[in-house]
Amino acid sequence: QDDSISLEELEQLPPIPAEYGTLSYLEKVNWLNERLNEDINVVEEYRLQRMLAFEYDDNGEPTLTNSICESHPPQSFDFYYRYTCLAVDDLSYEQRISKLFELHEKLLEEGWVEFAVSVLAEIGWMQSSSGNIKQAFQSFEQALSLAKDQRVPWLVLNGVMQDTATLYIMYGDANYRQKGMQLHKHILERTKALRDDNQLPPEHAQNTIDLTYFNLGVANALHERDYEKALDWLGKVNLEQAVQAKSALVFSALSAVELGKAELAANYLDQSAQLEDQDPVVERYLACYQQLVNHKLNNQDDVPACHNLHPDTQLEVKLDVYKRMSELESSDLRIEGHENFYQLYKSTLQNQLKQSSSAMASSAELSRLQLESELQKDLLEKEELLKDAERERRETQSNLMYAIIAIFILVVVFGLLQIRQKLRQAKRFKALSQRDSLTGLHNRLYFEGRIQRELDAVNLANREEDNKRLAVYLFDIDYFKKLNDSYGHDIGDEVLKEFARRVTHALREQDMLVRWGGEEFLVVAKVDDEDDFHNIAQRIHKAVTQKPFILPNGLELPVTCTVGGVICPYLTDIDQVPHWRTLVQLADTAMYYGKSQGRNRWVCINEIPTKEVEEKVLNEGFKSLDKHQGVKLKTSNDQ
Ligand SMILES: Nc1nc2c(ncn2[C@@H]2O[C@H](COP(=O)(O)OP(=O)(O)OP(=O)(O)O)[C@@H](O)[C@H]2O)c(=O)[nH]1
Repeated sequence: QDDSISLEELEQLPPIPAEYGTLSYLEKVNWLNERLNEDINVVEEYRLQRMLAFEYDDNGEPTLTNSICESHPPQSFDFYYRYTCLAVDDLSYEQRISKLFELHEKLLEEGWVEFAVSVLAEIGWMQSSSGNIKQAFQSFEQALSLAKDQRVPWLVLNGVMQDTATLYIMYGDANYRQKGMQLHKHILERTKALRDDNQLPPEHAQNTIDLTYFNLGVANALHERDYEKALDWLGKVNLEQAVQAKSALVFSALSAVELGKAELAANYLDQSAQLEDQDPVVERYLACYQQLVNHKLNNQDDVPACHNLHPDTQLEVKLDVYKRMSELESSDLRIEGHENFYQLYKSTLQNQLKQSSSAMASSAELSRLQLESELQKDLLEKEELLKDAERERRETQSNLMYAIIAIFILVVVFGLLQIRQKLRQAKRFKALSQRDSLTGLHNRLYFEGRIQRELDAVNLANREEDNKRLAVYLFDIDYFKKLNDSYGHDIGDEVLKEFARRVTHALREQDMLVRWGGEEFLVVAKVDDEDDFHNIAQRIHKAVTQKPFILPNGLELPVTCTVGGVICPYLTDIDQVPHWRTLVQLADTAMYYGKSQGRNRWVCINEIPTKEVEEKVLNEGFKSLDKHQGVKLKTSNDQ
């Protein structure tokens, strides 16, 4: 301020014509501009410009107001103009507060108490809106005591009391909330009394009364959560006239739904939908509350309007909305509520805690808020943990499924391996079961599994006139019992082993040698002719008898054996191949015949003339046969 113009100079100017007061806004602006275009001095210019600024300001034109404030800055004594210019100036929060304080001091100095109180209340409101609760309490309490001491007019005191009460309720602890509500009730009584005394215009009184009912309703709905009382107070708001009509209906719906009165809540909600609030910030948070009510009433999934409240939304509303969201069932909304609450606490409220906490009301509330916020943080963490746990559970489930699949595959694979193993084992057992453990030769089981195939091959060969024949030999060690008895069973075993080795070497690879049982052995061999047949018998016999057995203990034993053989086919009248049992039996008969003839020899049946003779041989052997009745035998002794 250059203070180039004095108050006196201004006061000496001719008065503004009375009809100016009757003009409309545009007419006033025109009138002022016309005067400004005339040839006028700087004092008059200043007076007209500040009047124009007031008009612009009254009609919500902050940019136009500000441009006048800049071209014609207020003189220091010009408090209203200073106040108006401060309001539209593009200042930081701190700058504005400090300028308002400066103005407040100046007003007090000059004895403008009413105005000083209003400016202090304005400071308090700004401080509270930006979260500087402790300072806001200071400003309001100072304003309140100043207003009471100085007996400022009711209108000013009323404004300060309303704001102070609201602040107590918004940020105070239980005691302060009660104090705030008492203040509201006091305002109510005083306003009614002044109205009844005709000291207040009825319309103004009604506005104040509606505002107070509303404030009491909100105090109970949002802060005390006493929804019965909230419904009572909100129900008194004049819905026809009050500017808070829509808010009152929405908060009534909220209170009703919280009380479980669904029908009443739906009714309030319907009514509120018919109205619109002038303030876009309020309109937006009311939409959020409507959705919160709907969420409870109709299980409406989301509350979209609550996700992005207007940035200028009052702190108390933001806090309340976030708290309500954090109490919803949907975990996403709950987490969002917790997060927003925590962020709000971090960004605005936490600073307050760092300031000194004297006996100010805010300290009690702030510690409550801090506690609440810490609780919320805990909750938030718990929710996160829950979500993590849920995620983990889902992962574990799928892992479990994979594990089950893996185990299933393993079981199947293991099962298959087991089966393979068993098959292999079975094969091994089979192989083992077809071997004689003492000599390592195949046993009778092996023979029985193979012989039919051999016979079939001979059968086929005969049909194709290939002249392939099969010889079967049965032979055993002579006087083996004696050997056992003389040298012991172990020596007997060694003899058997050596016997098996020798016979094996005497035979061809394709011949089948089996231990038939005890000290009896059997050979099946394919032969070309009778000579071949006899040769094999000879080779077996010779392998055993040609030199004595030398046993591991150095014992030398002469061992002999008797071999009986039969060639197949042996019947001259039919080509049919007999059963293997018949062949073995015939070989046995031949061997028995060899034994009876003195042992240590081989006897081969080359031919049997008829079936009958075969029958006889099988039943009675060769002894009873008169010259063998046509049976052709060949023995080693014949050579
Ligand atoms: N050491 C031993 N002896 C066996 C085995 N199997 C059978 N023997 C014996 O072999 C002997 C066979 O005796 P016999 O059937 O009378 O025949 P042998 O004394 O050889 O008389 P011939 O055959 O008529 O010359 C019996 O004493 C059996 O105990 C075996 O695996 N080991």
